[in-house]
Amino acid sequence: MRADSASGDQRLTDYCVEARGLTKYFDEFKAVDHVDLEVPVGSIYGVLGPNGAGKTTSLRMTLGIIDPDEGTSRLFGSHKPQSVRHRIGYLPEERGLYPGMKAREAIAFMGALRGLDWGEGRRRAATFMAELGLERVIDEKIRKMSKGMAQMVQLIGSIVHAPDLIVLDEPFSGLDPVNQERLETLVRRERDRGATILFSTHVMAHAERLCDRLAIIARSQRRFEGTVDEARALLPMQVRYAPRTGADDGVIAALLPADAQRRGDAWHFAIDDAGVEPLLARITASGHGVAGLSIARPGLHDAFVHIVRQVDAGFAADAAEEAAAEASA
Ligand SMILES: Nc1ncnc2c1ncn2[C@@H]1O[C@H](COP(=O)(O)OP(=O)(O)OP(=O)(O)O)[C@@H](O)[C@H]1O
Repeated sequence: MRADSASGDQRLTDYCVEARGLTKYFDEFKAVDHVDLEVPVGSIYGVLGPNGAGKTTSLRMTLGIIDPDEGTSRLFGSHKPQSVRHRIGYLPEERGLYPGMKAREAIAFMGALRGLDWGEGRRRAATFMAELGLERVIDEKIRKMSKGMAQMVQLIGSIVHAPDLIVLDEPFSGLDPVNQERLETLVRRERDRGATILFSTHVMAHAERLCDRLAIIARSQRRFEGTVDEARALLPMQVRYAPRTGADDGVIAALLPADAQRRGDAWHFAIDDAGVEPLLARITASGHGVAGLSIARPGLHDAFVHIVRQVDAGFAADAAEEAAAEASA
């Protein structure tokens, strides 16, 4: 539990971020529709969603950068984001640093904007850059850096004042795999220091490895909230079966569930309610044997695609119904 000491709005909370019913219109378009975000203190929390789902707009409303048309947001228990500004580090979707500054100065400058002493900012810049293996570019001007490198510098600048809440909008996009891994390490290290991290992404692999909890937003609404395992449990276990004999496809297909698909030398299908034992009995009796067999829970990628497709299918059905109603009117 922690209290918000920075505002008059004192309240104990287990959540660093508590946003309820956030709604935003851009003209007639409802970009965010009653989205809740509750981020537990000390957690790594992912906001996932396809392009245009409403992630950035939700994060901006959460931080008080734009006002919601409906809904409320509390940070550290406070309704006044400005009063807790120094406790927050934010990497916006739009990247940008002064091109004439060197990395060290750019980081110290961003820290100074959040109240960090200039000399301390320079010292911390050197420590962060060295820890991330980026020390060779610390005195390089931003304009001479690659986009990905400048993004790493901006990221360090946004957390150099050791904020309690770190909000990163699509932090992995534009980074090469080595820098992506550095960023994952940095996120874990900041969490271990005691910070809470909220980030948006559509790269499932990072979310799967990092997140304690996540929300999936699709078509302006929150469609899922829970842990990675809870998201994965939305889908049945998947079987990969490779027969030992080169039997005719039709013969093998007859042994397997109707939706089994052959890819390469193996068949892929979901386990139904009866479990895998009846299937193994059928395969054994058929004499086709087992050259390969694995049973695994689908990953977050599959769960994400499943949720988003369901939402899209619902929209397509509604649109078809409306079109039919109009045609018959
Ligand atoms: N200032 C704006 N004016 C008009 N429409 C906007 C504005 N900002 C966002 N939108 C629209 O609102 C919707 C949600 O945008 P948002 O940037 O929040 O999505 P996102 O999930 O972050 O997408 P992406 O992953 O592509 O960055 C989109 O359809 C977008 O075009």
